[in-house]
Amino acid sequence: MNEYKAWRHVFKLDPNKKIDDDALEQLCESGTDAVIVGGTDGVTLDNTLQLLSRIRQYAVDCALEISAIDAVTPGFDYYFIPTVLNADHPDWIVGMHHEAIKEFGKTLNWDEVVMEGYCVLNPASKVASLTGADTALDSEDVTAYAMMAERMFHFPVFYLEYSGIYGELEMVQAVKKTLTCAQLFYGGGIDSVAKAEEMARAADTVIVGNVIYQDLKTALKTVKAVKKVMHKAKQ
Ligand SMILES: CC(C)=CCC/C(C)=C/CC/C(C)=C/CC/C(C)=C/CC/C(C)=C/CC/C(C)=C/CC/C(C)=C/COP(=O)(O)OP(=O)(O)O
Ligand SMILES: O=P(O)(O)OC[C@@H](O)CO
Ligand SMILES: [Mg+2]
Repeated sequence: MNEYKAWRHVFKLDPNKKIDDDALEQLCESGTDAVIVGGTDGVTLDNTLQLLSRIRQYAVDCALEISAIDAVTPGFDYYFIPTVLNADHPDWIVGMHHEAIKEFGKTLNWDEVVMEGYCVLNPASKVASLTGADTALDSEDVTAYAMMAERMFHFPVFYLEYSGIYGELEMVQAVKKTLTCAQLFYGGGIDSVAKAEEMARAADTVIVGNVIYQDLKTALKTVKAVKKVMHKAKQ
């Protein structure tokens, strides 16, 4: 059940955004390793269920990245749970998680749950505004969060979240060097084959989001671009 450890390319679909059937079919059958359903605003049980039922027509792995507890529903292969390590309020680190565990803890299938240590780095992103993330971080700050996620909290995933902008390659490379076993998810501004290839050399898993809604053809090209890059899997 740990197939996510082999994911190199992932599409992230926002339940709060429209996507037509033809585009969804092309994405799900593109050869991507998985589709993650997730967004910051306007994520409801209804639009999450709608999107899940449409994706389930295809064989691709499908995970929910939880950002609203009332939009959690059975039927996903995994439940990715972000904890925003550089948030300015404990709600985004443990607070909402605590409430959710009180509600779901006894029925939760922990084998389906994957904790993500998030570091949000685009100050203009919705997630940075929502969580009050301190994005004025240098490499030392960010690599310390990576070490914290892996060594202190034993999170299986560390997520460098540039959501909406293309990140600093050197930062991603520094984080990759810091991690010894946690999987490095990179997401943010992948809107060309060149960027997809470049980040595929630096991160374990490349997450492609918004370009889906602006330039589907290019989004689809990122699959081959990422997967053709040789990658040293973790031991
Ligand atoms: C019934 C059933 C199967 C139950 C399963 C049990 C289960 C898994 C229960 C959950 C337990 C639990 C601990 C839940 C966590 C609760 C929770 C809500 C925690 C807070 C999560 C958090 C820190 C969210 C903030 C991070 C966030 C918003 C990430 C979104 C990712 C992102 C940036 C998406 C990009 O989209 P968007 O920002 O919308 O971009 P656009 O501007 O382009 O739209
Ligand atoms: O939308 P983009 O900028 O591709 O970012 C992807 C993902 O990291 C968003 O959570
Ligand atoms: Mg959104």
